[in-house]
Amino acid sequence: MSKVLKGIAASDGIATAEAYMLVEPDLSFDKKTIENPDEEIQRLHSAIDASKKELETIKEKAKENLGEEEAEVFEAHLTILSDPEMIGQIETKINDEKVNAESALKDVTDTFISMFEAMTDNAYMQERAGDIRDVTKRVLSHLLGVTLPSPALIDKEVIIVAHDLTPSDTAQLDRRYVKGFVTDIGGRTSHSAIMSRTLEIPAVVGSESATEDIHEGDQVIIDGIHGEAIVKPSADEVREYEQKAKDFAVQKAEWEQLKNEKSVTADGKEVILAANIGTPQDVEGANDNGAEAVGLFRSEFLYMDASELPSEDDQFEAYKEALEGMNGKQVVVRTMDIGGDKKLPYLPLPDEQNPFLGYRAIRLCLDQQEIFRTQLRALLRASKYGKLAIMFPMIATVQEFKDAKAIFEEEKAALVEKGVEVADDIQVGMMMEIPAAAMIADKLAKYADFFSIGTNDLIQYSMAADRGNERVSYLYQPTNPSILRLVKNIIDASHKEGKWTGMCGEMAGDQTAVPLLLGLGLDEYSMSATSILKTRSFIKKLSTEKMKELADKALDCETEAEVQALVKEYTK
Ligand SMILES: C=C(OP(=O)(O)O)C(=O)O
Ligand SMILES: [Mg+2]
Repeated sequence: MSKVLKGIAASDGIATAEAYMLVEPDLSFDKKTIENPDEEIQRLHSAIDASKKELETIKEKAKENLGEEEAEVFEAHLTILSDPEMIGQIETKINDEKVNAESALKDVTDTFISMFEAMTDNAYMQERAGDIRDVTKRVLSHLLGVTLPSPALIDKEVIIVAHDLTPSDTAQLDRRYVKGFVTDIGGRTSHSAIMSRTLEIPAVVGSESATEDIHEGDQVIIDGIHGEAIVKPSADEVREYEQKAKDFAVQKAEWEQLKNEKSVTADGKEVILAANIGTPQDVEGANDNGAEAVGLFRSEFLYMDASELPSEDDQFEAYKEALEGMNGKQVVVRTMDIGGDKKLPYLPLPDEQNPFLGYRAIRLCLDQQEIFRTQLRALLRASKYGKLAIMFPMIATVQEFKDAKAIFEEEKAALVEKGVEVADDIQVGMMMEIPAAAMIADKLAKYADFFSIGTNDLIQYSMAADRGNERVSYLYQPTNPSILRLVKNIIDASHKEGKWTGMCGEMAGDQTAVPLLLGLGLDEYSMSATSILKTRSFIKKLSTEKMKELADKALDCETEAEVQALVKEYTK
């Protein structure tokens, strides 16, 4: 009998393959007194040798599939396993204290980890602490006779099953083999879900029990359109989903026809459909999917993909590549939005109880200005290669915007003074993702050239409901009248000042929200590239006048359900 797991549809498409469990096995053990230390040391060395062999293979595979840089981390792990100092200490502990290898290994490595982690001003050492933790797990797995998952070794088509996927896990997945994924936790706007759309991998997140209900090697169908994972499907189900996959391919081919067309409503109103990207390589997907602009370049991915703060030159190259790749179409680069769930191993941040409400994004940039200034210089230098716009994330107050803009102007003036060519039409705008800012949009519109509404955060902060927590996902209501009112306030305020408003949160590509956004007068819709053509096809059928009527009524509704019913009625 098959089992159907329901979750959140995170990335369109249907895929069938065997399950690959990206789940950490149980590595717990008991501390034991042993009789024969030599035997125990022998066990330790066998486990270390097996770990080394495994790491060699993983390193080679990672090099082949993911590139030199991704493989470096495994080299670092091998170096740790050859460290005579650490191994010597483990042996001494076994000999002196007559404890089992597991316990000696863990005690010694824990000491090293605490020592390195205490060096809070040394990012390199902090990163080594993470490496030692990983290596310890590997050796322990061999001592305990269990298998650790190694995603870099995947060399056949699989569906990844995980409790959660961090952005860096997702970045390590090889698209040739990873056909889909399903996770226990996460929401449509968690970063793993966003990455799955960029990579065009069908995905279901927040299924709650995938790691319990699915076992290694089970056949799994991922229906990323409806948010379902079918475990051990029957022959009939396999056939049914093969047909659905075919239908989806036909539908996609139809949308493809619109690739080079403008985005125009049935009554002739033009809007911009743009793509969200994370790296310059994503520009190809944006163009392939008919993007008219890049509405959000999440520049922090450049930082997350590196092992140290990316230099001004490295960033310059990345921005230049994106600008050139878009051939004169606008590219809105958001200055780095580190913090919250986006961490950098080499930039230690304080431990906070509420990182999403903490030291992040523009707050960090205004505090650690050298990081911010470096990025701004790189952007300014790249500006002559295309049509650049810049926006600041997480602006809450007028003062923050003024401060950030002043730093931008200082860096611009300094470069011009030095004779560096800089475009003089760079628009400087801001993300609208904090309710406080949305409420004073009229004030901010006097300073910002444009707004881009970050609904992923705006909704979580307005509803006080974590965007990645499936337990409160019922509160995550993009089309709740409260959110629509904030959106209206922002759009109206910008238009009063002759400015424009875009939206780069996932709501911009949500088919139940688009009719409302059209009615509210949103100018630019920035979404995962794979949603663009579908949205263009949809917009062609809608009339702005009618959508205005819809929006007016929706603003006066009591509940999201009422709004949704109205949308259905108006888009029939
Ligand atoms: C686009 C947004 O930014 P991110 O998802 O990167 O937080 C948002 O908050 O809506
Ligand atoms: Mg955000």
